[in-house]
Amino acid sequence: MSQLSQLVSLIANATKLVETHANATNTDLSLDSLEPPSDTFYTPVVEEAIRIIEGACNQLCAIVANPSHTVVNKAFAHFEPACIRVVASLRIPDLLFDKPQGLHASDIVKHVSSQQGIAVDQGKLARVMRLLATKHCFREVENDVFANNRLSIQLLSYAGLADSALHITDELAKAASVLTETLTDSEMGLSYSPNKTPFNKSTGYPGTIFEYYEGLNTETGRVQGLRFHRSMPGWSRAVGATCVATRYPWEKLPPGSIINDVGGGIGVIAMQLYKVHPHLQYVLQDRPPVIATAELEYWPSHAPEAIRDSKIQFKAVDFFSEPLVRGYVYYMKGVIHDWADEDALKISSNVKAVMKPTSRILVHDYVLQHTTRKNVNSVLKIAPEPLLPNYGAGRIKVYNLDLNMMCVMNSLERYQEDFASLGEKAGLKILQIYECGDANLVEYVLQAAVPFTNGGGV
Ligand SMILES: C[S@@+](CC[C@H](N)C(=O)[O-])C[C@H]1O[C@@H](n2cnc3c(N)ncnc32)[C@H](O)[C@@H]1O
Repeated sequence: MSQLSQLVSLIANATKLVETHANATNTDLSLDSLEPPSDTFYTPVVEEAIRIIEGACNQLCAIVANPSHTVVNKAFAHFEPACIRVVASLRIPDLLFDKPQGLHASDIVKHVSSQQGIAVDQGKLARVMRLLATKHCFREVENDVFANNRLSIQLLSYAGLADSALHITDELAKAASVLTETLTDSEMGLSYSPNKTPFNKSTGYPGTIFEYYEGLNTETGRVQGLRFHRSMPGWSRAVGATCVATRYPWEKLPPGSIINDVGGGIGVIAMQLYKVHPHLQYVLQDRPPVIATAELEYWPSHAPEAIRDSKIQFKAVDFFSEPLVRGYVYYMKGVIHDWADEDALKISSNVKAVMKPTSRILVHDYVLQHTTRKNVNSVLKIAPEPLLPNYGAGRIKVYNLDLNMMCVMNSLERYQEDFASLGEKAGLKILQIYECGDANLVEYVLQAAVPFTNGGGV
């Protein structure tokens, strides 16, 4: 079979699987559907099929299309995020929320003007929305009349993804736009310091992005920081992180075991875990201003009973230098990938310092896969041939995140061998790696630890 036919056959088989699952679960997969599938629709088998479809469709197009056409389209890719930022900033999906028949661009700009006091040109806005409609986000019902669809409703402000989209298309995109200048900068290019990054070059801010988000120096930083923390629930859903509540055997942990969500932000995942596994005790540790927001705003409004029943303890910490609250599981989502090796090792060693022989560290990050089939040393599934072994476009988010970490913190996503070597330096060994959507849970124990049992919780 030619490579083209092999790709078509992979697409056909994987699509059949998704279609059968959609029929069995009464799920509407049409582009016009305003009912997003429930999180439970995306089982590991369905996730794998979707990875194959996305990877194979992209590879097929790269093979058949005129290469100069494909490269020009790739070089123009910045317009999609620019347009997403326009519609999310102007809250257009919210304006279209109760208008399934759509709104003419002239009416959209009138609403923007009356509700937000911003004058926007109707013709320019229609062109922005048409680019997005052409990429299947919004539906153009008639010329210049736009309605929400399956993708654009993700950008509703209350759906939580609008904040993530703005965070990505604003400060992150601006940082990415000076990647070349930073890589070739004589001082910054060779540095792995968290404050010598494209983010620092684009903003002129001298500290790390986390210090910037505390807003002590700039009001913009404070506003963007609030948006970043607000974006976490939507972001966690988008990357399938919420499946952590079911993909790790939390139910086997002894009642009262302490789960310390280290660098847990306002506690989005800790809250999710608490709701599914109330037999456990939770601790949230982060920088002081973040813990204050969690303790005084987020938890009282979203899970007041957890505070009333003393199920959650809030404790500010600097995870580089201060002792952590002792726990059975130290859960770190999106923390280790924020830091280059030297700092990641300091955090891991600081956690290790309070671990007991029965404790675990769960690093919830993204395990990268190589694009070659040589010397593959990973427990992760390898994509079927002729796909790239890392699924190509099917797992592109992970490689986008790797570059994102480079741009904002001079840090990185890691391969399995990197996680192993980081653990070894800290006196830890990998016990298991779990899949959790696009992300992975790397479970570490002390090098001399006992196997996983039901006893010994803290
Ligand atoms: C990418 S966020 C992840 C938040 C959370 N785990 C989640 O996934 O929703 C990284 C977190 O590390 C926290 N952090 C950064 N430096 C820290 C430090 N020195 N001590 C404690 N927390 C820190 C940040 O405030 C931020 O909440």
